Amino acid sequence: MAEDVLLRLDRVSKVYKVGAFGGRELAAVSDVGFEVRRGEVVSLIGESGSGKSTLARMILRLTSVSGGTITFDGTDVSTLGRSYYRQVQGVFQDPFSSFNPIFPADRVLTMIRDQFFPRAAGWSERVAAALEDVRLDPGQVLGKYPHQLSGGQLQRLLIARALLLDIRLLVADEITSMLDASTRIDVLNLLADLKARGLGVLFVTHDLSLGTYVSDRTVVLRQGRVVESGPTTQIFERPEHPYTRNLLASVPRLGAKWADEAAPTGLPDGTPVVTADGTGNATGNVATHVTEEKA
Ligand SMILES: Nc1ncnc2c1ncn2[C@@H]1O[C@H](COP(=O)(O)OP(=O)(O)OP(=O)(O)O)[C@@H](O)[C@H]1O
Repeated sequence: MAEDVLLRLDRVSKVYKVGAFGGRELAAVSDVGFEVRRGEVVSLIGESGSGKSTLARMILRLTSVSGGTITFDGTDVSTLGRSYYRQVQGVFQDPFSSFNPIFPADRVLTMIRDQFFPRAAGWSERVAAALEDVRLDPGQVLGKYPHQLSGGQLQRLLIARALLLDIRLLVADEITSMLDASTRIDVLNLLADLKARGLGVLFVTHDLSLGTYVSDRTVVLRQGRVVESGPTTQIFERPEHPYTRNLLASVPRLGAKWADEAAPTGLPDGTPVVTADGTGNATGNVATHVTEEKA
C-alpha cells in the first residue's frame, strides 16, 4: 500500500568526477528506482562496483544525488534537516571503523543521548532495552573498549545505537561480510526482528544467499542499473534476466554438486552493453548501462 512506503527512489543517478583534475565522468548509478515499505526487508544485490554503496550513501545523504529524487515518507530527503537521522540510520561493513579505539565502545550510545536527547529521563533503561533488542548482555559490553569486543558484538552495538533513535528505516550496507558464519546468521535474524517491529530495512549485499535468507523483495543491480526487481522468491525461483541467472548459478545449493550446476559463465554473447563513452567496449568500471533484456 502506498502509505506504507517509507523510502522511494525515483530515477536516481550518480556521476562521479574522476581522473586528473576531475576531467572525466563515471556514471556509478543510473536511473535507479525502488521502494522500501514499513515492515519489509529489501535486498539490494550486485557485484563489487555495481553501485550499491553509492546508493546507500545517497540515501543516507553522505553523498549528493546527481539526478532523480529520494523521498522518505513522501518528502525529498535533500530538504530534511537533522531530524532525518532520527528516522533513518546506516550501519556499514566494518564495525571497527565506527568506533574510536581510545574510548569505551558504548560511547556511541552516550553520543546519541548528548546529541539528540540531552534531557531524556530514564536513559539507562532505554539503553538496557536497546541492548536487549539486539541480544547483547549489558554486563559484557558496557564499559568495554572496541578491541575487547567481537565484530558481531560491535555490529549489534551499532544497531542498538540506531534503535535508541527509534528509527523507521535501517540501511545495512554489507553488515555481515566481516563476521564469521554463525554471527552472520545472528545478525540476519536480528534484521528479521527489526522487520517484525515494523521497521523498513535496506539490506545491501553482494551475497545472494544472504539476500534470500532475509528479504521480502530483491533489487538486482548491475553496473549502476537495476536489471531485475521483485519478490525475492520470484527472483530466486524464476529469474528473468541472464545476469541474475548467472549470479544464482554461483550460489551453492544444498544437495547439489558443483558439477550439476550451470557454470557461471558471465553474460551470454550478444547481451547489449553500452559504455559511458558509447563505444560498447565495456572495460572495468566504465560500463554503465545494460539494456534491460528479458530472456
Ligand atoms: N568517491 C568516488 N569517486 C569516484 N568513483 C567512485 C567513488 N565511489 C565509488 N566510485 C565508483 O563508482 C562505482 C560504484 O562503486 P560502489 O562502491 O558504489 O559499488 P559497490 O557495488 O558498493 O561495490 P563494493 O561492494 O566493492 O563496495 C565503482 O566504479 C567505483 O569505482
